[in-house]
Amino acid sequence: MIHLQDIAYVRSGAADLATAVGFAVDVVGLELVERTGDRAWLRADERHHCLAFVEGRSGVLSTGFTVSDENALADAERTLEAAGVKVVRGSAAGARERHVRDYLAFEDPFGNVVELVTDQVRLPRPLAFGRPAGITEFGHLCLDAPDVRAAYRFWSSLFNTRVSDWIGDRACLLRIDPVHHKLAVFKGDRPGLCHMNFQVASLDDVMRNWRFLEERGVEIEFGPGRHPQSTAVFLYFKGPEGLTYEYSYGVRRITDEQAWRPRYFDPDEPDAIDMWRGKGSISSQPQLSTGLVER
Ligand SMILES: CC(C)C(=O)/C=C/C(C(=O)O)=C(/O)C(=O)O
Ligand SMILES: [Fe+2]
Repeated sequence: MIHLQDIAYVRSGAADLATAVGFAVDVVGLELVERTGDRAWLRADERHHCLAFVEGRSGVLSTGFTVSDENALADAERTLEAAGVKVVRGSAAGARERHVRDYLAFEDPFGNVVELVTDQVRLPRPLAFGRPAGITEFGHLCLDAPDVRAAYRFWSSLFNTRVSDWIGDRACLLRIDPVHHKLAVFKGDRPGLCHMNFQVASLDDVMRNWRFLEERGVEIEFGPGRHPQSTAVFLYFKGPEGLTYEYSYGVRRITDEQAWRPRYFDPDEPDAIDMWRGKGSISSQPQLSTGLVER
């Protein structure tokens, strides 16, 4: 069993790096940690970065999760290979670029590129946010899969993820710690990143951010609303490069592991996705082919 400790990052291709970085800083409110000619790293909390842009084609390159140490990484490699999953060990240069000590990469059964990393660098200095959006942390990431049940079988048989709730066969919300979900899988035609989430400090932050985005003509995809699963108040909006961001406040924590029973919500019920009965749709950022596995 591979023990995921936490989410680490999203790596995204950027056809227009300057615009992608400008939006992430000036609109989303992230801190620009480092910028080179063709790359940029942004953070929301102590992690060195939670979002990296690499100049090139638009699309998600990979998502990263932390494991505890090199033994856990070696165990993960063995476990994945025994399950027939091709694993590629990261290079020293790749690790430096990711600001981790070591890593490996693999594809989930649908072609989402996932990286497992050890020792993601922490930056203890105070955050210098691009604007006061109220961000407290990188909250969760959501992958697309054409078969959410099969994705659940993959994540729950090889990894320590536990399902917190189902939204029919449309979404599976998975936890790796007391937070209701750090990984979600949504039904989509092809692999990709549905969205990345940032927790904010208050309900007021969600609503202030909503006004801020509206005034600037940013495309709001869904919200403000309230998810009955995590009870979080949410706001999804579209950024450059096809990347959907979510702010949310008030995510449920599951503190009694033994007592929690995953619930099943019917997505066709009017308040199964938004308790305030709003309507919206979240468009995904497609996975870029990395050549990790021939398909
Ligand atoms: C929009 C989807 C279908 C949804 O309802 C997601 C639920 C939650 C939540 O309960 O907080 C998310 O934020 C999520 O999975 O992204
Ligand atoms: Fe979300």
